[in-house]
Amino acid sequence: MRGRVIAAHGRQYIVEAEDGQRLPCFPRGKKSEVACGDDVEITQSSADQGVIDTILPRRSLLYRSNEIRQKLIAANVDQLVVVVASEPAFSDDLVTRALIAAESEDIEVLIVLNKCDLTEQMSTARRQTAIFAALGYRILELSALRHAEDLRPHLQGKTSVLVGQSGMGKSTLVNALIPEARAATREISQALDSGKHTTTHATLYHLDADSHLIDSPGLQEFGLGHLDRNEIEYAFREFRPFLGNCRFRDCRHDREPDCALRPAVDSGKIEKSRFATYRRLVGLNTPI
Ligand SMILES: Nc1nc2c(ncn2[C@@H]2O[C@H](COP(=O)(O)OP(=O)(O)OP(=O)(O)O)[C@@H](O)[C@H]2O)c(=O)[nH]1
Ligand SMILES: [Zn+2]
Repeated sequence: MRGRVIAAHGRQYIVEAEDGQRLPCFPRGKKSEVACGDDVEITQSSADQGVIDTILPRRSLLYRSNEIRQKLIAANVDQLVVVVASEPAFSDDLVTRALIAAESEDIEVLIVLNKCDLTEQMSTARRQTAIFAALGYRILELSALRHAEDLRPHLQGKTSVLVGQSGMGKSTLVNALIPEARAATREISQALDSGKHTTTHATLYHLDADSHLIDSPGLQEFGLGHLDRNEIEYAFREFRPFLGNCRFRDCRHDREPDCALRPAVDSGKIEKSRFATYRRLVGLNTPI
């Protein structure tokens, strides 16, 4: 049978078959490399359980990693929606990391600045999002409490994955756009027998026949250990015009002579906070 993974929690998955039937499934073998959003072939092993035999080719895979292991966030997504808010303060570093992960998989990006009803806190948040807007990333300001619907047209015809730090309003947004989300999450938790807090797994919701939204667990860290230095450099879109112009081909843009990137940082063409994230990502731990 063919189906799509609509919920992932550890090594347990729920697969929705083409006829709409949903079945809890385990992957064959020990290593679990299945992600929410994957198209899979399954074999039904009992009335209420199946085995995932094959993962069909993916058009994209979003993941994060540290030195020890990698966590698959979602597969076959077209768009990454990063939710930030006017309050509590959000981390530019985390946003940049999520954008780097998306760039490296050619996934479109939309940044949602939520809680725009908290007008007093908006100016600081806007200063932060302006950096990303200047790089060409789309920013959508909204209030999940008052007009979450503003997001819907941006999700049309795509599979999107929502990520965000805790407290940014991701759940509020999902619950407003998908009224049955709470019930679905409960049902999935029961089926997966997780008994844990309901947002620890990634879940795919259908908005319409060709628009889908994957809600992923809160992001407190976003390691990119799976990317090498060249991939990381390239994923910083504003670095691209300068790459290849340093004296040394393997320039790390640290203290090498005739580096093409450093003057761009010094003159403000490259934002310092972005360059700082780049340095952390490639393991340069000294101050700029
Ligand atoms: N003023 C205002 N508050 C909001 C808005 N959206 C969400 N909140 C509040 O922000 C708090 C956090 O919202 P959640 O939706 O639980 O945040 P979350 O990002 O899902 O956080 P986790 O569940 O920790 O991952 C709640 O108290 C919400 O009511 C908004 O548009 N305006
Ligand atoms: Zn350089």
